[in-house]
Amino acid sequence: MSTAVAGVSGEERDDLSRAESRTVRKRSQRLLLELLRPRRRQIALTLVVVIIATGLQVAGPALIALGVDRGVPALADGDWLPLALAGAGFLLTSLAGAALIGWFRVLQARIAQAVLFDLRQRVFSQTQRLSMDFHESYTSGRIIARQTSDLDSIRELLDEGIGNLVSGAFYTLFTAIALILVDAPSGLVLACALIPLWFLVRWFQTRSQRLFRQTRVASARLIVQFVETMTGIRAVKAFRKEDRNREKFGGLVEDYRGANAKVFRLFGTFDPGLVLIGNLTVAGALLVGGLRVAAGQLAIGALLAVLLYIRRFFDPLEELAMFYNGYQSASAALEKISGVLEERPTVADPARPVDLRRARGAVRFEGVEFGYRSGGVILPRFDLELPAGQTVALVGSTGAGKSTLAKLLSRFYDPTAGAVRLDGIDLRELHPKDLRRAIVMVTQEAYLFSGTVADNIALGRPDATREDIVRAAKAVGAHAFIEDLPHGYDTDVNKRGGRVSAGQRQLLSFARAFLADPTVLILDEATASLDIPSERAVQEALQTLLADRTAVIIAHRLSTVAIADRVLVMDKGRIVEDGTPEELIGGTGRFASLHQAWRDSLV
Ligand SMILES: Nc1ncnc2c1ncn2[C@@H]1O[C@H](COP(=O)(O)OP(=O)(O)OP(=O)(O)O)[C@@H](O)[C@H]1O
Repeated sequence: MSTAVAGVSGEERDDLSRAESRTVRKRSQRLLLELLRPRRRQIALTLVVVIIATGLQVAGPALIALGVDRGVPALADGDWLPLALAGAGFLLTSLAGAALIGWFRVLQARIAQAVLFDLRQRVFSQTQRLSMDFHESYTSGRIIARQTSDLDSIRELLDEGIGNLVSGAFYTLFTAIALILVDAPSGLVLACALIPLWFLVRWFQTRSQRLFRQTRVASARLIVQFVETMTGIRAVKAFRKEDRNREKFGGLVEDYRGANAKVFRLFGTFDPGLVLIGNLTVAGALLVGGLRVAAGQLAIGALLAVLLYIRRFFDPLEELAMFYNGYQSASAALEKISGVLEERPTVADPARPVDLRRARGAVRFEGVEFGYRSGGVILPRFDLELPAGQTVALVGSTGAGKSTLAKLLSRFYDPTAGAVRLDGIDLRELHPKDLRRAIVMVTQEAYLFSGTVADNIALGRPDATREDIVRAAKAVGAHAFIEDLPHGYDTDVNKRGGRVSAGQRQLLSFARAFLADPTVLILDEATASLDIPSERAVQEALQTLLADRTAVIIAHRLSTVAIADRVLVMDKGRIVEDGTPEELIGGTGRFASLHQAWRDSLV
């Protein structure tokens, strides 16, 4: 298999080689088959229904011919039965055909819904399952496009396109057969019409392929630009980027409009072209048929049926052409989705996890080396031992690798070499549940999910009772401000009045961590300067939070460093100093000067 297009790597490229395109196509076909296979019985039933329904619909003109050619002369002789039979037959086949087409639509929609449901779920759980490195390179705009516009174009195809294609294809096929059965020479007239028709459709396909691609690309750009502007709205506002963004977005909207206008112009030629060929064919059939009726070679009713069949032959063609559009965008969407589904989490769950009953919290980095996927060693090989229960402050200049070390410990990433061990067990051998229970990382963002304050605190332990939640909040000193919120613990954090300040947000995330009660706590301390009372509250909360567990704090505040048992100073991915705060302050190393600078800044 060509690895250059494995997963999402070929997604942004438009220069795929033939072999690569084939690989991508095969992959999406496999996915489609996988989705359809469990529903093959339903699909078979649906096909039977549409075949019978189409057969019944196509019988109409033949019954009219019968009525005209047999029924009318018989009626002239006083026998009304043949005409009545033909009339009743026409009525019945029309009714039954319509009813079956209705049923077909229901069956088809059911399959479409089931397939979409399945696909939606798969995309969601897959994107959630993929590791941090995937999410750090695959933007949220792209993820959203997969889950919205891509699934939408597949939905359109499944909801309407496929049904129209199947019924339309049977319809034209059966109509052509019926025409030949009624009068073979008229079939030749239709055959002649197929030549210009072929050229028209070819022309449409080549042009539309390019134009539809342009509209898809333009609409995808719109979504990505929109999502990126909205997710970065704070930066947009802070840097007054609104005007530039509006111009950029306006340009993209203009591209999209332009691409759509071209598509409409294309249809503006294609549609009348189809009608013209259809009408010319009817005229030709009328001329040829009329001559043959005059020569006594063709019955008048049969001529009527021929004209009806030829007219009807052209009816579904526009829909078939439309299907081509839907098919193009749905298959492009499916190719991208299948790429996302093909990605494997780089941080994989163990096949046979090692049982971790009650962790003590001894951490060891053993010959660990790490670099991100984008290349370059960020943390050169190192060993580090953190005894159970120790509070370690991690300090160092920006970009020194503090967060990277924390991410390795919480297993957002796996080391490129060596192992990170908890109580001697390689993190890669732990069941994700055990790992998440034992090691919790509190990030700077202190993200709050929509829901109540209580829900947000209970995140790490969903089975916690209200008492547990309140106890945790009290322990970290968050209880008082929560009580002051409009609905206390039941305040919705996204509603008016439920908005909390940065410091309060941090206290909530401390309460969350306290309740989760991990053996190892990693804390990326917020850099935002808090006011003095909040700082003191956070400091007290920290003391409670850190008691009786191993803790690694990426420390930005001097006060935090002071409560640590040990300080690690990092520089360019290396641990350059290691000791108690007192030792390091007393020394002459980097920490001592850092400490002095801090002190000076406080005065
Ligand atoms: N997802 C990533 N992909 C590639 N490189 C990364 C990624 N995240 C961080 N880096 C690089 O790794 C190095 C260490 O970054 P890290 O975030 O660990 O530093 P830090 O010490 O936590 O800095 P800060 O105090 O600014 O948060 C930096 O050079 C950074 O550019």
